[in-house]
Amino acid sequence: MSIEIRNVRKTFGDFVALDDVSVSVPTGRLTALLGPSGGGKSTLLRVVAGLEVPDSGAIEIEGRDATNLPARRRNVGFVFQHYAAFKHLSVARNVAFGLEIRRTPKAEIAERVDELLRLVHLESFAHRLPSQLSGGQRQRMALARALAIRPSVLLLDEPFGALDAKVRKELRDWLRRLHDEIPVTTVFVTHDQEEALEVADEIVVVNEGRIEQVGTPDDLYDRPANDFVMGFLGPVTRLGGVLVRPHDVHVEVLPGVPAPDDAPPRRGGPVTGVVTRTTRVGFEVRAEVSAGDEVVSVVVTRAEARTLGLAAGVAVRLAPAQGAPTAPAAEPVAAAAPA
Ligand SMILES: Nc1ncnc2c1ncn2[C@@H]1O[C@H](COP(=O)(O)OP(=O)(O)OP(=O)(O)O)[C@@H](O)[C@H]1O
Repeated sequence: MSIEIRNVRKTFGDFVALDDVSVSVPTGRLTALLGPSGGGKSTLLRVVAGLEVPDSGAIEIEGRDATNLPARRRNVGFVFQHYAAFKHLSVARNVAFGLEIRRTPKAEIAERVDELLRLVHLESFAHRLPSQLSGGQRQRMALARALAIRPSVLLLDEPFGALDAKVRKELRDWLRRLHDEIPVTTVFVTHDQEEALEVADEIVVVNEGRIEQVGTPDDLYDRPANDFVMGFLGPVTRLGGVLVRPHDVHVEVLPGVPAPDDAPPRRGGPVTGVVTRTTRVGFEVRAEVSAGDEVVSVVVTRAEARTLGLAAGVAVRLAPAQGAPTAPAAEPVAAAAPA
C-alpha cells in the first residue's frame, strides 16, 4: 500500500473533522475521496500532505512513517481547486519551479519541463504567462508542476471544481488517460459522484468525518454498504420501507385498481399503487406511484412505458428488480413497524 492512514483524528476546536479514520490507498491507482461538502475530504488530504497536523493517528507514505515529516519532505505533489501560480513567471518556469529549488542541473530541468508540457498538451504555451491560459489549461499546468518533482503520491483537491461542466468533463477524461500513461499513486477529492464513478479505480466515501465505504466503483454501486452510500451515488426511492434505485423497480400493470390492502406491506415490497404522474425526459419515462403512505419513483425506457401502457390512473404492482441493490430506509414504514 502506498499510503496508510491509521486512526487519524483531527479536531478544530470542538468540531471533529476526522473521527478515527483508517484507510489504505493502493500503489499506482487513482483513488477518489468522495462525499458531501464539509464531510472531511480536504482535511484528510491535507493531513496526508502534511499541511494539517492530526491530533492523533499515523500517516505512512511508501512504507515510511510520515506523521511528523514536514510537507516538503513527504515527496507529494499537490494541486488545489484554485491553483496559485507565480503570475510573473512563464508557464515553463512555473513547471520548473520545484526542480529549480532542488538545484536540479539546468539541462535536466529543460528536458523535464519539455516532457511535462508535452504530457499535459501545453508545449506551445511554454512562454505564456499563467494569466494568458484558460482555467482548464491552468489546471493542466498545475498538474505538470506537481509532477515535475516525480512525487511518490499526487494529491488533487477538487482540481476541476472551479471549471464549467464541459471543460470539467474533458479534463476528467484527460486525467484518466494521463494516469494510464504515468500511473503515479493519485488521490483526488470530489463531491461529484459521477466524476468518482467515471475516473477512479477505487472510491473512499467520506461523510461526517468517517469512512462509510471503500471499494471499486462497481462495489459501491452494486453493493452499497448502507443507505447513505446508496443515496449518495444517485437517485433512490423508497419502496416497502427500503431504498432502491428508480430504474431498478420492476413494474407490473394490474387489470383494475386493487382494493385497499389492510395487511402491512412486506419489507422490500411488492407494493401496489396507482400511477399519479408520468414525465418523459429524453429516452426515459419517469412515473410517480402512490402506494399507501409511500410515493415511489420509477424510471423505465420509453419502449417499456409504451409496452406497459404506463400512464396516470393505471394500477401497478412494484418490487425491486431481481438482484437489484437495496438498503434499509432511514425510518421503517409505519404499517410494518413492530407493535
Ligand atoms: N482550519 C479550519 N478551522 C476550522 N474548521 C475547519 C478548518 N478546516 C476545515 N474545517 C471544518 O472541518 C469540516 C471538514 O472540512 P473539509 O474541508 O475537510 O470538508 P470537505 O469534505 O473537503 O468539504 P468541501 O468539499 O466543502 O471542501 C468542515 O465543517 C470545515 O468547516
